[in-house]
Amino acid sequence: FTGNSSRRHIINTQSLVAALATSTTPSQRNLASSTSLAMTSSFDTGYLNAQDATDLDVELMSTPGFSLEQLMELAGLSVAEAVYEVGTDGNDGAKKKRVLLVCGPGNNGGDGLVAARHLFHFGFQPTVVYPKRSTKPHFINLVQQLDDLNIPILDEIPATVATDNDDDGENKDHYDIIVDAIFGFSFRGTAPREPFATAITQMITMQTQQSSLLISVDVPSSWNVDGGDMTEGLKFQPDVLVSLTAPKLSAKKFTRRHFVGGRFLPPGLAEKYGIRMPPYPGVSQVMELSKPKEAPSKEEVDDGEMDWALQYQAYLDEQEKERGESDTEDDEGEEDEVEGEEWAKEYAAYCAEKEKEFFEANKPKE
Ligand SMILES: NC(=O)C1=CN([C@@H]2O[C@H](COP(=O)(O)OP(=O)(O)OC[C@H]3O[C@@H](n4cnc5c(N)ncnc54)[C@H](OP(=O)(O)O)[C@@H]3O)[C@@H](O)[C@H]2O)[C@@H](O)CC1
Ligand SMILES: [K+]
Repeated sequence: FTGNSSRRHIINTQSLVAALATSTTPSQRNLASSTSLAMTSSFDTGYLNAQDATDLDVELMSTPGFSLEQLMELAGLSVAEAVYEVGTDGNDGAKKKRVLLVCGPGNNGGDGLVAARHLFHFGFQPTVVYPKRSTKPHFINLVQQLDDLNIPILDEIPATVATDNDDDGENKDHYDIIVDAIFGFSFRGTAPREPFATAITQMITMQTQQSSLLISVDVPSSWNVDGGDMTEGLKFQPDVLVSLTAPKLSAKKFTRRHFVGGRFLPPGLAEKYGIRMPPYPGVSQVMELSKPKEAPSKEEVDDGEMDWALQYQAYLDEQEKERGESDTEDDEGEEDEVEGEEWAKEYAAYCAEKEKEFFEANKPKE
């Protein structure tokens, strides 16, 4: 694979999408429209308002159907995967990070409890803040599971965490990542009641003064579920949002890194509620909906039969923009080669094979 031959692997995106758009199956047509959106670096899942999110939740858990335990486990796993993704950038060595998970009184809090357990198993150091513990059996079990892993469970965010650094410039209670699992789609009113109002203020302090990465589960806590950020006074602006099942209306006002997770929605229900499951990559429970100015990760491009081609095209476009039209020659043996270029070569070989398979499978019928 040389720089010049890379041109051969560039797929004509427009014609691919056009071919898919006229495909006979709805899933292929959906893929066409989703992939063309992916090229503009975002995937349109559609949005749920608070009422629809509640109705969908009820419908998923109608009998016979899913149990809350099942859905919460998958939701919490999605959150943990997103934390891994943004907390390590895929670099396993960086995952010993301290994560503070602030859990509210409802199921959003339950997602946080589940995420804490998965994060422990991923190698992170989680601490949970759970001020208003649910007495429901499943929540008692979730707490017990955390106890069994010796994960600290606190009643409040310690004052020392949200204060300025020590004299030596270090804050020993510093958390690299904060997970906001306080309120989800059932938040009501215009302001959070205590003790959560204080917790949210402390989280803002940690984010703005100590550079902790703030990740919200499903809805940024204190935001109006349908309206977005109405919290002029609080100014709660997470760095990352992990929407579950589909983004709530408020997510339209969210402009930072946005993931969707909760890979369990049956197509029939998705259609009924006018939302679309994103093309989750590989076996992942989450997908990033928008990632400005970054090439797709290897996992993302590994997805599906056609998504790879379109995403690889996006990657190449990005590369071309950055380095100009002339691709560099194959510099085999040069030690200091940029990691991304190595990946591109490796991936181009993979793409060549997939490209062949794709055109074989999509040969005109006549
Ligand atoms: N289908 C899915 O995708 C799945 C979704 N899942 C998750 O469930 C989440 C929805 O969970 P949920 O319905 O239990 O409610 P949630 O948002 O956690 O909060 C309710 C609590 O907050 C309280 N509260 C409300 N307003 C308040 C205020 N102003 N100030 C203070 N407190 C206030 C309210 O108290 P109350 O007003 O009733 O006294 C109640 O205790 C959803 O977002 C997702 O994360 C998964 O687990 C499963 C699959
Ligand atoms: K939240």
